[in-house]
Amino acid sequence: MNNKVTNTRKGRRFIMEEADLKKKLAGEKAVEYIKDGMTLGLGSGSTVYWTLKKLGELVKKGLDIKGVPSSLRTEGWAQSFGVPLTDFQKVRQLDLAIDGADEVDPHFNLIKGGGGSLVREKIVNAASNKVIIVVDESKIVTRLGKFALPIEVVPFGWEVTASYISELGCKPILRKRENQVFVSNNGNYILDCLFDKIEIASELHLRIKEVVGVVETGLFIGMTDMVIVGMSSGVQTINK
Ligand SMILES: O=C(CO)[C@H](O)[C@H](O)COP(=O)(O)O
Repeated sequence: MNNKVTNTRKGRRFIMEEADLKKKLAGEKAVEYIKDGMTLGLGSGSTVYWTLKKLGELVKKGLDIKGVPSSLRTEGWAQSFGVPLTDFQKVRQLDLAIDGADEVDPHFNLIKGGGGSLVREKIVNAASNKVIIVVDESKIVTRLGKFALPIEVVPFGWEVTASYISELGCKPILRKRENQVFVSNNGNYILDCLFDKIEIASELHLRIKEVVGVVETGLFIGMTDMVIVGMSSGVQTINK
């Protein structure tokens, strides 16, 4: 794979880095699993961006699908690419969700929430018959936990919530962007928690969920059916 290629976005030429190329490979590959008539879960992040873009091209050629977006950003991208949207007032069950991840372990357990959309992503993925995760190869790990685990908490008393979470073996950092506290699409805060070690992800998830003030954790356990990995050498599809 070339290290850098030029591409156009919004009419401007820009250099695409190798990491972006890998994301593009994985994101675009996922549309091969979309069939006419499907209701989709539309995940979040820069890898899913490529899925949405490709999906928009197929919709223009006549593919009949609808998608439930998992973030306001995804909603905006989908609209700009002409991907028809729906919501959980109209549908309860989704055929297929395509989403990104921050880490993927050998058991297909994930850390998600780097973009702060973990709650909506988890609701969307849980409502889907099948979940495909699209990542570049840097996201594949032997053990979860190098990436600080995002935990969404209600703003009221977040300091107390953080101190309970710290007792589980981490130092929670309140997420900020440009010196402002980051607020999720649900109006909540995110604590980024680097654990000394994540031994059993499912147990840690349950222990964190017991803490009052916690809305959801970025641990996605047993939800993924397929992982599509963009690599220097091409794209690899791994089935569970
Ligand atoms: O969980 C997410 C957002 O909450 C994203 O899916 C995750 O952060 C991966 O993003 P990217 O594809 O940009 O690396």
